[in-house]
Amino acid sequence: MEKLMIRGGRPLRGTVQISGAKNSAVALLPASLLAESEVVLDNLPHLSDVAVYSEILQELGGQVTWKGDSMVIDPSNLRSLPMPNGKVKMLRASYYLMGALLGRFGEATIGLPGGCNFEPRPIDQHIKGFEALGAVVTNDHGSIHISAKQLRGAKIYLDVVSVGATINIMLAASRAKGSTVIENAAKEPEIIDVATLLNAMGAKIKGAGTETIRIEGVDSLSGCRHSIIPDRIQAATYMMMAAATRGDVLIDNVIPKHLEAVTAKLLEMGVHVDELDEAIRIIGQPHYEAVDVKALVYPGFATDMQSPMTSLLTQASGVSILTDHVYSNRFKHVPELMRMGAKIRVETRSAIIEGGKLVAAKVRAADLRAGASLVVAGLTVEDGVTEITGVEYIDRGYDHLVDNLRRLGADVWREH
Ligand SMILES: CC(=O)N[C@H]1[C@@H](OP(=O)(O)OP(=O)(O)OC[C@H]2O[C@@H](n3ccc(=O)[nH]c3=O)[C@H](O)[C@@H]2O)O[C@H](CO)[C@@H](O)[C@@H]1O
Ligand SMILES: C=C(OP(=O)(O)O)C(=O)O
Repeated sequence: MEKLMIRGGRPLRGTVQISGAKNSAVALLPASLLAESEVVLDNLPHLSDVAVYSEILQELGGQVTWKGDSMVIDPSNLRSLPMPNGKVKMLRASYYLMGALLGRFGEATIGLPGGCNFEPRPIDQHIKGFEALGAVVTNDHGSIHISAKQLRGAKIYLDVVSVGATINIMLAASRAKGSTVIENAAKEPEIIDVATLLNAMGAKIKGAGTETIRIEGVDSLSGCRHSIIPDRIQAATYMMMAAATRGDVLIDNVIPKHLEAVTAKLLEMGVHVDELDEAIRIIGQPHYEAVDVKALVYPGFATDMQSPMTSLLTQASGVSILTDHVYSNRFKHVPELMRMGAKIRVETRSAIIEGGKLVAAKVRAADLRAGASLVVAGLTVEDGVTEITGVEYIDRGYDHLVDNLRRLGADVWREH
C-alpha cells in the first residue's frame, strides 16, 4: 500500500506549472475515435485515468503513441467491440465511449462507468439524448447496448445541467443526419474544448459554452492537432495550498477566467490574488475571514474544488458554510479532516466549518478530491507527519504532485 507523507508547516514558495485538464483529456481521447485519420493531442496530463483510457483505445484497435506530453492516436483500424467489463469500470468518463462509438459505428456496448464513487452518478440524460437521436438503448445486467441504423438530429432539452450528457450528445450528434439542438446544456470550459477538437476534425458545432448548442451532423470526421486546456481544478488546488500555507506561489499556465469563482472566494477571505495573463499569483496572509461557498454548475464554484476548499476554510477565523448543489453528499473528506482536528459538521448538503489548527493524523483519501483536501490540510500542520493512504485516487487527477510540492519547498514524500 502506498502512502503520501507530509511534514507540513512550511509556506509554499515558487512557481508551479499546471498540466492539461484531466476532465478534458478523458473526453478528448474518446472524441478522437470519431476521426478516420490521425489525431494528435498536445498538453496531455500524465495521469492514471489517461493511461487507462489509452489502453481502452488500444483494445478497440486504435494505435496510441506518447511523444512527451503529446499523444498520437491513429483510429483508422478501430472497431466497436463490446466492452461490458474491465477497464471501462475504472473510469467515470468511459461513458464517453457510448457517444463516440455510436457516432462512428452506429453501435456501442459499454459497461456502466466507475470513477470516484462519492454518490450515485446517473446517466439517464445521456440515454435520453441518444434515444432522441434515434438510438435504441437497452441495459443488459449493467452493460448498456446502444444502436442506431441512422442517427437523426433532434432537439434535446436536458432536465439537469450535465457536463457528461452534454459532451456525450455532442459526440453522437456530430455524425447524425441533420441538426441537433441541445437546450439547457452545461457550459464548462471542458465542453468548449471538446467542441473545439470536434470542429477541427470537421464537425459543425456552434454555441459550446452557452446553454444552447447547435450541431449540424457531417458524413465523416478526420484527424487534426489539438492542445488541451489547462486543468482549472488542479490550478485551484494549488491556489488553496498556497493560501493555506501562507505561501507565495505563481500558478503558471492557467486561464484565469476559468478560475474566477475560486479567485473571488479567496479575495473575500483576504488572500492576496494577482491575476496575470496566463498565471495567477497567490500571496498568503496571516489572517483569513470565514466565507460561505456554494458549489454550482459553471461559471459557479466547481463541485470538484469544494473538498480542497473545505480544508482551506479550516484556516479562516469564524464559521464558513460550504454547500454543494451539484453532489449533495460529496463530503467523504470531512470525517478524515475531523481526525486531523477539524471542527466540521455536515447537515444535508452543507459542511459547516469552524476555523482552527489541524494536527497530524493517519487519514485515507476516499476519492480524488477528498485526497486533494487531505493534502491541503496536511501542508498546514505544524508538528508531526500526516500519512495519507488511498494515493491511487489522488493519482487520477494530480500529475507530478510530490515533485511539484517539493519544488515549492514542501516536505512531502511517498512510502510503501
Ligand atoms: C456540473 C458539474 O459541476 N459537473 C462536474 C461533474 O460532472 P459529472 O459528469 O459527474 O456530472 P454532470 O455534470 O454530468 O452532473 C451534474 C448533476 O446532474 C446529475 N445528472 C447527471 C447526468 C444524468 O444523466 N443525470 C443526472 O441526474 C448528477 O447526478 C449531478 O447532480 O464532475 C466532473 C468530474 O468530477 C466535472 O468535470 C464536472 O464539471
Ligand atoms: C470526480 C472526479 O472525476 P471523475 O468524474 O472522473 O470520477 C473529479 O475530477 O473530481
